[in-house]
Amino acid sequence: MRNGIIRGTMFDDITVLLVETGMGKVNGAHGATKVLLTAKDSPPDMIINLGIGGAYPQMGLDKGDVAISSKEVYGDEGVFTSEGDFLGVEEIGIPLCEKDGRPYYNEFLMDSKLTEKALYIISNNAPPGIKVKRGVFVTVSTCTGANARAVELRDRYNGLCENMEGAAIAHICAMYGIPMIEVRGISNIVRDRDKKDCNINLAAKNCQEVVITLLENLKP
Ligand SMILES: O=C(O)c1cccc(C(=O)CC[C@H]2O[C@@H](n3cnc4c(=O)[nH]cnc43)[C@H](O)[C@@H]2O)c1
Repeated sequence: MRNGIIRGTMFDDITVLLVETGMGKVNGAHGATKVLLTAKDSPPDMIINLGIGGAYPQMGLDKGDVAISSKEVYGDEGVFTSEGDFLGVEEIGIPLCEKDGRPYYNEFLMDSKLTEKALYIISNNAPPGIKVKRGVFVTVSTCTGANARAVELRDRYNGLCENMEGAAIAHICAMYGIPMIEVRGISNIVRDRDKKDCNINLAAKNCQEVVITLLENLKP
């Protein structure tokens, strides 16, 4: 390991830079930036963000299932008013970043062709019994530990699951024009907090397994 990055070759001919980012948006963005700095002479074909996440209730995912992002949303970047309304940064009128004249606010779309391919590969190779769904990922600073807030975020964004890094990594990818895929194993259902009701090992294991299959099958 050099500079917190493992460089390796998989399936004979794919060069992989593996970064363990740590938790949260700053660590996520720092991890993506480290990849870009390490690979500065030859930008990566893509960044794959993998990890665990909490599935919003009644979205069809259980612990151990796998979610693929169609879009990343910063779920709590904005203003909370005295009337109890949340206003995203577009309503404030200040983009989070701009690329080629295009402003980005709370949302970062994934490359649809790449995620379509990822969905196809992962769905067709996932271990038996594991459901695979694509949908909107919500990035939060505070893990949601209350039913009412889970339903609020799910309904505001049509969210499939939440995490704490994805939008920040998508933000860096958008700024540098790097395609991104995000895959997460579901460790918990987002609801009233119950620490015992979380299976991090299963979620991480399943996510790792499907991402290895993805790498193997993404080869040109
Ligand atoms: O203490 C708790 O109740 C609790 C509940 C869920 C997750 C945590 C974590 O500290 C894990 C944060 C870590 O994992 C991702 N993650 C997993 N589940 C969720 C979630 O429900 N909401 C947000 N993030 C989640 C996240 O990306 C972090 O890397 C603690």
